Amino acid sequence: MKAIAYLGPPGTFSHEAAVAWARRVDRNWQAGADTFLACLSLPEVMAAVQNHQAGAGILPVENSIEGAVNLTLDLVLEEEGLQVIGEVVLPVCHCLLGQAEDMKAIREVWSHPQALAQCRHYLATNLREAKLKAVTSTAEAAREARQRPELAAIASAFAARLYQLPVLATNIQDYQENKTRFWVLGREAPSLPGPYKTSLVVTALANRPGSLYAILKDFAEAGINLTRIESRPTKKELGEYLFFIDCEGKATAPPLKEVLAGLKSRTGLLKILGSYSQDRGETSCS
Ligand SMILES: O=C(O)C(=O)C[C@]1(C(=O)O)C=C[C@@H](O)C=C1
Repeated sequence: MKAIAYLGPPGTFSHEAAVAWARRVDRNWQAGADTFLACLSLPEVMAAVQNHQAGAGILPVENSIEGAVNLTLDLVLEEEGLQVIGEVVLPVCHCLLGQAEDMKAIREVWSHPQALAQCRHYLATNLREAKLKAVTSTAEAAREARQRPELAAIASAFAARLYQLPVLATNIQDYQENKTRFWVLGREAPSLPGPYKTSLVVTALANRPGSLYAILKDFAEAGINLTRIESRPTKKELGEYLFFIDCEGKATAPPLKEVLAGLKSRTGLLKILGSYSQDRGETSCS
């Protein structure tokens, strides 16, 4: 298997998603020295796949508490050669990791901005005095907490084991069933069992009444279930939007195939990001 690129260092939730993806593609998968490629940022994850350093890249796309990961949407929109070839839905069970003797000794809490946001209520209630610092990933925060006892990290139990850090509290996310959905970017989707999903981006032809409705109506009339719709600004003009749509079905198979063919004349932009096997995300934090 070619390397899977993810937001590093080792021990991030993205790393866990990469492991889950490797297992899904190959049931007998065993980790090798070069199975994974830890990257410093999401653009670097994309670049690693673009320049063939990695065969697939893991990008967080949405979280059940915080919603869309805009950077991923923007990166995937601009991408020409790669497709969304899979998805991984991961339970995100946050822990407070650190070497402090008690909570009062914690001066700073470091984590990825998404993780800090997912634990906002816990932090306001239990660590009101601590300074919060956003860093590039949860595992980066854990690595730092290993060096500095006055600092705690919000990261996973996996990171606690990897960096040999005491777990001061578990499941500190504000909503227990916290999940993040990741897209897997690559060149060709592996043959995995259905049901399938398709991700696409559309713009309406004109900013007038009913133009978005005209697009959505085709899906409804063909009995196609939309699993998500998200708007992003076009960045060209205030009030102009792109719509990221996820729906059930494969772009190359009816009824979605016909709907997409019909949409060509009714949309400004129509970009198919990929069709891939659905992950039902059945595991949870509890
Ligand atoms: O920092 C990590 O552990 C990541 O993998 C990044 C990330 C994210 O970007 O949303 C992934 C899952 C969680 O939602 C928190 C952080």
